[in-house]
Amino acid sequence: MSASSGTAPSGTRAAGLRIVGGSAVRTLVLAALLSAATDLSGLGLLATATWLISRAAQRPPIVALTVAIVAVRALAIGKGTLRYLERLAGHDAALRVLARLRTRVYAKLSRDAGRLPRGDLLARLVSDVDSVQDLLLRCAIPAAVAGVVTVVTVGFTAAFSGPAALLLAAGLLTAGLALPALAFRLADRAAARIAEVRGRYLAASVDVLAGAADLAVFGATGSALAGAAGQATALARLERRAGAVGAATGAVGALIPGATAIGVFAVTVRGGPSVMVAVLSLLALAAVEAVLPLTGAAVRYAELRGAWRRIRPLLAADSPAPPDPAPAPLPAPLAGDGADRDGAARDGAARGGADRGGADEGGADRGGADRDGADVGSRRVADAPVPAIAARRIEVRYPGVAVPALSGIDLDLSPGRRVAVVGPSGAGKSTLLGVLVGQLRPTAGRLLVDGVTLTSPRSGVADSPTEPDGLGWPRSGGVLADGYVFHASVRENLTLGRTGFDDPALGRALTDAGLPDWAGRLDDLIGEDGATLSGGQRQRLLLARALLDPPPVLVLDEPTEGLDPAAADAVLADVLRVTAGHTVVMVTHRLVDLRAFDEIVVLVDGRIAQRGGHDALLARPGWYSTWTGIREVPDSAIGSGVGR
Ligand SMILES: Nc1ncnc2c1ncn2[C@@H]1O[C@H](COP(=O)(O)OP(=O)(O)OP(=O)(O)O)[C@@H](O)[C@H]1O
Repeated sequence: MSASSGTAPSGTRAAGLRIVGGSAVRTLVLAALLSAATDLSGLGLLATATWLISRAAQRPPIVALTVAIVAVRALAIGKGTLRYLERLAGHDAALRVLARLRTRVYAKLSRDAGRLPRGDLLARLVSDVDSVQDLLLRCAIPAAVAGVVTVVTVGFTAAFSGPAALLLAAGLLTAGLALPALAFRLADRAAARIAEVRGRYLAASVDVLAGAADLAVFGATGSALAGAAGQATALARLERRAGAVGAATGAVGALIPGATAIGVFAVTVRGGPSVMVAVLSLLALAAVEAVLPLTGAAVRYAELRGAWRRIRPLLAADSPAPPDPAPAPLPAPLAGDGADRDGAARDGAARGGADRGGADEGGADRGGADRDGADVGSRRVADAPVPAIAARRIEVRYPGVAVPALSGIDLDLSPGRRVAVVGPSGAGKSTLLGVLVGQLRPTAGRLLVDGVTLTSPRSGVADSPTEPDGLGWPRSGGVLADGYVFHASVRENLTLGRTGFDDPALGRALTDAGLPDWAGRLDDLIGEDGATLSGGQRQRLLLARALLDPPPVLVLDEPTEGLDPAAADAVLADVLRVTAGHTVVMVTHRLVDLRAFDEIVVLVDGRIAQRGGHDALLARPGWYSTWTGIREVPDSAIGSGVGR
């Protein structure tokens, strides 16, 4: 097939042969020979049977037909047997290649996994590698067979009639070369688009699934789903168009065998009726039909080229990392901490500094931005009245767990109140936040908003089974434990589809979260689930997302986790300043200086063990006074129940 042979660079071919391996190459060649022998048996059978019938009509002595009769039988049996052997050899070779290829691709991808979105990894490992099987069985073998069929049938026909051979050659070239080339051209552009859109669709789908909780909390589920659905629709449209191209070229191809056979009949019948007129005409029909699958193969090859291109860099042992499928280049790990910042600034400069210049102009501006941020924060509070929240006897039981994760929880969150929730690991802190943002439905108790029982974030809290319902209560939100970072730009990670934020607003949120350097890098791409970020940068980004438009009730689940103590204190101070006027509920393991909070709730084993202000709790013996001042509560504190 012209398309396939003409496009693979020699380096690729060499790499391809290396990965295929010697024994698989031999089996592949055997499969191609068997396939050619099968097709030639079929053609021989047709020619011999045609000759036999035509000759028998002339009533010759039976002995004149004996050889043909035996040949028909042998060819009929041989064709079936050869086809069976060809299938065995072809699939054996393809599966051997797949096994080697998948191992190699897996090894390479595991090294680069952090740089690629999971959907894309999946596409490379599964469908891209699978498509190499098609490349061998549906493209390479039919192309080789078509070459053999062309040479043998044209040579045979030429022995009886030169014009008929020319006509047959024309038919074979049209069906086996011109039409596949046309089909390839038509399909190629669509295939490139399909590969691109499919990659985006898979990445979007994985993001929607993995980031479901964060999307729900920020009310962005609808827009994220709509984005993924849009990609699915675009993909379906492109695939339909590609299917139509395949069908149209296939339909045109179906006319060529008949036209060739009629042409051969017309030129051979001039010399008078003879047995060979029928033989050559039917042979032409069958020979052209034998090369027709090349049109489908060309379309398939166009589809597979994208997959092949993506796998190609993984074939050579010393190949560089696979190219990034995303439109923008992956950034080097983004800066935000200490020494890394210089590198990041240089990186930003290399990318064109207009934006960055503005962001880098100095601390004075940033100070202004901070003040603006605080103003914006207070303005928002004035615009959106902060509700009073009350939790009454809240109980949460996880399905299949006998002991409740929370029980008898009473909490009053009057507007603007700041509550810190502390306690040993597994005490139920995240569960409580889940209830407050409407991620979890309590199994008992009531949640009241401005005195009205919030029957459910959606429809009913009390007495309904505890399960994540995926819908955030629209007036609360924040940083969840294990918040998800999307394989998207910094900007998209901040807005999550929310509109109406200009670059200065995004920059302010980043600055408030301790990432002032990122203000000029809003369009830099972040690896899936923050793969390119340090733990601290990831946490600050999640914080910036929450601070961009803080909801009236802001919940923060260990927002400074992963930051060094000094940075954690600075960020926490910024958070409290920016969210002045908002109700804040924060889970923290850092029991240092929680004086800024109106109330500290100590949870132990799902119950409130202690509550009160920092100084009051410190004065009393109990869990808080035992562990406060220790920057991270150690695991030994789990379930210690001190102070219960
Ligand atoms: N989806 C779940 N299914 C079953 N049990 C769960 C589930 N999530 C949490 N739990 C259990 O509920 C209890 C409270 O968990 P939770 O995550 O709220 O604790 P935590 O105080 O936030 O812990 P940590 O400080 O380690 O984050 C734990 O015993 C935990 O094992």
